[in-house]
Amino acid sequence: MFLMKDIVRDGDPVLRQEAADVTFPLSEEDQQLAKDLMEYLVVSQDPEQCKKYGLRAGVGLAAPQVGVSKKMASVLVPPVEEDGKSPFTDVIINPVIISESVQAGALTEGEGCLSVDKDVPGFVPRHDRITLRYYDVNGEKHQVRLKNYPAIVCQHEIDHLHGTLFYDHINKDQPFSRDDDMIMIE
Ligand SMILES: CC(C)(C)[C@H](NC(=O)Nc1cc(F)cc(F)c1)C(=O)N(CC(=O)NO)CC1CCCC1
Ligand SMILES: [Zn+2]
Repeated sequence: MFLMKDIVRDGDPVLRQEAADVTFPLSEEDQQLAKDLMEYLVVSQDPEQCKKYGLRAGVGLAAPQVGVSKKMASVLVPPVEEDGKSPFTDVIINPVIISESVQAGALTEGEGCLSVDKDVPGFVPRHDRITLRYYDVNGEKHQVRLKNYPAIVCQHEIDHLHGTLFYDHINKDQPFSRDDDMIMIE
């Protein structure tokens, strides 16, 4: 199981690399990686286990963040209401955003990152809606349309696979600048 000590922090070159495509069928090693990436999110979102293992509760974790430069990331968007359904949960492999809204979206709280220990204030403008194509661990192809928070999480994780960190998108001069039709996501 991954612990905070296994999560690579900003400054490590692996976080600035273009990750490699994953080949199918998955090797034993890649199958285990996918399991471990999702397990971190599940455990970290359980308050008791999160505390027990000293984790930061995570909604997404990309392979480069555990030092593996491969195009794989786990996403576990918590249900909006108690024991509701998660809006999006999967391990996304070789993901490609095949279309995206012109309209921007950003979290009103800004973003953080499991690999970035410092706070970097500011809006992170992303696409409010995306169509995402990816493969799952069984090699099945998926094409999903996401909007708002699930779309933000997936864009954040896919950025990691291309060596981009959230603060790269923050406007240096006016961190809280926004265009008037940007969707602000709570
Ligand atoms: C960096 C951290 C603050 C831990 C962030 N969590 C988060 O924003 N809120 C959160 C966490 C939960 F588990 C449950 C919940 F409902 C809300 C996060 O996991 N990430 C993932 C990451 O760093 N992936 O590389 C950062 C998020 C910022 C926007 C999208 C992902
Ligand atoms: Zn991150």
